[in-house]
Amino acid sequence: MKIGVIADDFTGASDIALTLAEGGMPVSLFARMPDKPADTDLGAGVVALKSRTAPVEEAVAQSLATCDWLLSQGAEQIVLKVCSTFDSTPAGNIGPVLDALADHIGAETCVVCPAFPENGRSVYQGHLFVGDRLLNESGMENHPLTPMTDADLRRVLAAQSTRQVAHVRAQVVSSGEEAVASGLTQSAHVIVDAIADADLRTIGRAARDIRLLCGGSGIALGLPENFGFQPQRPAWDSVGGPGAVISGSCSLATRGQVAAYRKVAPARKLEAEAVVRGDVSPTGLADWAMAQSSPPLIYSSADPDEVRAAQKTYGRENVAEAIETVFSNLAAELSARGLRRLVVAGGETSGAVVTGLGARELKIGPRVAPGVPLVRHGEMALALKSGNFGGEAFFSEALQLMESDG
Ligand SMILES: Nc1ncnc2c1ncn2[C@@H]1O[C@H](COP(=O)(O)OP(=O)(O)O)[C@@H](O)[C@H]1O
Ligand SMILES: O=C(O)[C@@H](O)C(=O)COP(=O)(O)O
Repeated sequence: MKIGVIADDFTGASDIALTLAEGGMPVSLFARMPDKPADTDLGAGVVALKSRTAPVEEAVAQSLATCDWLLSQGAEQIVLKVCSTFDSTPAGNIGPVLDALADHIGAETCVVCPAFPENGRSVYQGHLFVGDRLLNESGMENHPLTPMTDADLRRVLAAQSTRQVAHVRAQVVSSGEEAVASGLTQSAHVIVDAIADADLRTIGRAARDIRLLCGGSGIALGLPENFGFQPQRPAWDSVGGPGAVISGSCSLATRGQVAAYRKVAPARKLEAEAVVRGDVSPTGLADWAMAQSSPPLIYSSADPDEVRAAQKTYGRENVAEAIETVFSNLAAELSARGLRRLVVAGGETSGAVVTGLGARELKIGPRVAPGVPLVRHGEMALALKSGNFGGEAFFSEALQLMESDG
């Protein structure tokens, strides 16, 4: 293995695994820390953690253990995959995890760039933009767990880190890889501007000898080439058979996808109240789903008022846990009944579903949308979608692509 990735959530892991696979690297996505050696022909190994909002000490411990395993498999470069909106709080977890990784592997310089231009995330003058809005005016300032109220990444990271934070400007990046490389000689976490994929490729080339990087999936765009890999479309063998869609994301994009899919397929909505009370049976839901003549949708996605009301009555954690448990058990029931195609919306929801399926190692297929690949778990095809990603017809597109030959 040449590149080892520690991803702080599940959909984020599949996002960067897609970038590396499209860069021509054989990639495996590990749903948990493997307890055995990886295939020797692997170019990159991506380990999905659930550390984005975990207590700091837990996030650091999990990340260091993962780093050790990746190094033991031969990884020459370690990437900490975080959200392209830099989701974190003043307590962490990006800064503390990055500091600990840098100390652990003796990395003086760490490149930090969450830009993902294809999905509208760019870094300019050290500030993170979502489309034409600064991060703190993009809606992320209202995120329930990691509200992002400052777009200046230098300040955000400095508040979380004990290391020096430096900056390489867009003007330097556009001068080319040698100019960038000369900015990467300081002992610091270095925020690097990037507004286009070409910038990320320049940064990737400049970071050839840097052992620790941190970013969204865009940070990996230029890395496979350093190891002699050439871009290619990931292979896919068609998967037909029964399908379903599970959606636990309440993001605006997902709610649009739910509304569009409801018009063309059978759908059942799970009310948070019924789930918390234990009135929803995964077995009954699985029986209903398998009896449909086209892939049905089962969702808890709701608008912010509905979510707030349920959280107020039952507590945020209780509602989330109850819904995730139902989806996890539902996935297991569907798999036992021979489901072959499954689309999941939401990062936490995807983590719960993959746990329910007992998946350990997933192979990466072609993209359904920027940041979302098809993935293969045994005989089953999956698409694990970050809440914010994908167009309105994403669910239908994913199910169709699964049946094609890639
Ligand atoms: N109707 C609802 N009310 C309250 N919480 C919900 C509801 N539906 C889903 N949730 C919870 O909201 C969270 C959504 O997070 P996630 O799946 O990561 O989506 P996203 O990728 O959009 O952040 C999950 O923990 C899920 O269980
Ligand atoms: O980098 C990104 O934006 C995604 O890969 C990601 O991490 C999204 O997280 P969720 O929206 O919580 O799925």
